Amino acid sequence: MWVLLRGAYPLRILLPLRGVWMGRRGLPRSLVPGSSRRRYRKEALPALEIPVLPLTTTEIRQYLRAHGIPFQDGYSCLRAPSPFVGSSEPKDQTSAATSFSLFIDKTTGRFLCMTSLAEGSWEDFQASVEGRGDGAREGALLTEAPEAKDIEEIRRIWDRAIPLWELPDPEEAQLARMMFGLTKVTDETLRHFSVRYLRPARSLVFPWFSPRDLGLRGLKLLGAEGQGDGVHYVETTIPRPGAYHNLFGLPLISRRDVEVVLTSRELDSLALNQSTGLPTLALPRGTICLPPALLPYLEQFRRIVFWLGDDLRSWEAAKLFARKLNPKRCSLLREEVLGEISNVEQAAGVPWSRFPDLNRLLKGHRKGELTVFTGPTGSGKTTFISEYALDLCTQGVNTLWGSFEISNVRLARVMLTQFAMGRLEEQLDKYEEWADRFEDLPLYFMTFHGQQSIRSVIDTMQHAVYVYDVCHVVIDNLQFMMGHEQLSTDRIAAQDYIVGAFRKFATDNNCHVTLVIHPRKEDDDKELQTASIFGSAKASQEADNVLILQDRKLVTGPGKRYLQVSKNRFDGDVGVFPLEFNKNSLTFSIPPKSKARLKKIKDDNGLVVKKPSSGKKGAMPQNSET
Ligand SMILES: Nc1ncnc2c1ncn2[C@@H]1O[C@H](COP(=O)(O)OP(=O)(O)OP(=O)(O)O)[C@@H](O)[C@H]1O
Repeated sequence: MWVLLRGAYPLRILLPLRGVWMGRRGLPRSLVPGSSRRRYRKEALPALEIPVLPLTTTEIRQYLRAHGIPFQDGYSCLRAPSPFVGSSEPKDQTSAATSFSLFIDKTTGRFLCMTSLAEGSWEDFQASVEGRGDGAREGALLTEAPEAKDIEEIRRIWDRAIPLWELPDPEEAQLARMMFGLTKVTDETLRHFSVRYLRPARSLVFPWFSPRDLGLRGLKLLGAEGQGDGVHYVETTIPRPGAYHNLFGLPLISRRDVEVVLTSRELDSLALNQSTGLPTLALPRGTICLPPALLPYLEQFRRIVFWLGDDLRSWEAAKLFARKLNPKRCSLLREEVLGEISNVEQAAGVPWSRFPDLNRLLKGHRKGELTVFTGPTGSGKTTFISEYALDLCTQGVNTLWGSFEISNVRLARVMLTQFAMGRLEEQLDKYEEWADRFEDLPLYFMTFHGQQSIRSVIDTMQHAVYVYDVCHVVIDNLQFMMGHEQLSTDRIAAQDYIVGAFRKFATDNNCHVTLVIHPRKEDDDKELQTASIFGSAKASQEADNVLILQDRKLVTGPGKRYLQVSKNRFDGDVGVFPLEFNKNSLTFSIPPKSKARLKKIKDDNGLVVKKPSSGKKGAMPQNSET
């Protein structure tokens, strides 16, 4: 189900975008080659426009008390008797566990009835308590059932999959076990977790059973491909990743279990359960996210042990998840994780795949930092920052966009073109495939457009961090939060306040914020510098990184831009490199085969200018910013 609160919404909601695109070209969807009509929950769209005020746990408690609803305080949720249990539902009045079956998320107020699986927003709950909910509304509250075509597909795959030990050829079985690292996992464990193997796809199949009636709700297929000495795993889920909320292993958890090991992979869950005997659950999308919809299922545990991996990203994910689960009951199984964090390469952050020069200077994209990005009007700031953020997003950096200047539909169209590296209008046969892949990106958009208050933007960001584990927010651009102050002193004070708020947000939430700020008016023939950023020096002081899109076309002719890193708090490397704009794909990234043309300018007390490392084509003399 799409969760649409406080102005942030997932990409799938932009699906009418497809309609817009095709509509503009006058092509009805049914004419698009290879397209099968999809069902969209368009009715969800109007709800986006309703701003929902941020909620506190105190307010939820007060409301419940005021309406005489008893409740128990849990780790992430409040528990109350469910008004959504119909007469046909099994009720066990003697047990608080079943009679208090409504779980209300303490942060968002969103609820889940564990008996009927009804779920909805805090407003839906209030409407129901106050008798404002009609029958149809309550029907809509029920967890969305899988789409018919998904049900068919799930059934078809599950029926064709067989237990590993039933493979007719022992060699094939042995190879499969080796590929998936299952040589020590017993048939008994595989049976216990109902794991099967799909021969034609050479994939393991992990089932998702409904906690309500143990009906099959979905599947995850795990394929393995040999890659050099290692193995590369490919995951496919039905339904799509955004709706795949399976805590693998849940049916095996007993009500009396008070401890659980949370793993990022199903395979780890099998091995750990077999070797330790402890209850284990695997997260549906590994370290990418912990959807709050799963929190109620974890309330019963007094101790939650993370086994997510021993790299920095897993450690950071564990920290983020522990915030939601209540850190008091969370622990890490492996202490050596801490040792790994000193590993310089990892601490450097997520590298861009399309901008090797940016990696050489910034060493990657790190959580909790503030990046300020500027460039002349119309120079392509939005287009560049779109690709820069998309690059990270394709690598699992959950991203929230605040695009106040251009509409989300327009922005998404630019992004889809950049993602596919070409205009899809010209290759309609590929359109469906790219659009499908694009929809699965962990990409979210604020619904705001035009002037916004900083408070509502920060609230939305906070919410997105909690609900979608967002770790990169792009704000394009800051001028849209500065109100209508006429006096320049007021504008500067307003900007300083806003920059301070974003800085604090980035630090407090360990979330990277990229802030686009216009430059002040300067002579056209002058290059921009850090000091050219609009407002006081506060923006560049607070920023960890300052990036400038230089659009001087003096040296290499039309279309050429340069990206200058003029501040780099992480290790001080600053410099400049050319960007090549490709009008067809709307990308700035350097084609993979061309040489690096980075010009590093090291700020070593005196402004020591290093020689460009290779292929100087297009390199420009630069002054280092101090
Ligand atoms: N290097 C380039 N060469 C030619 N056209 C470009 C280049 N970069 C971007 N464009 C095009 O210029 C237009 C404006 O780009 P964009 O909106 O990204 O600029 P911007 O700097 O964000 O603008 P603003 O200052 O108004 O916010 C777009 O149509 C984009 O496709």
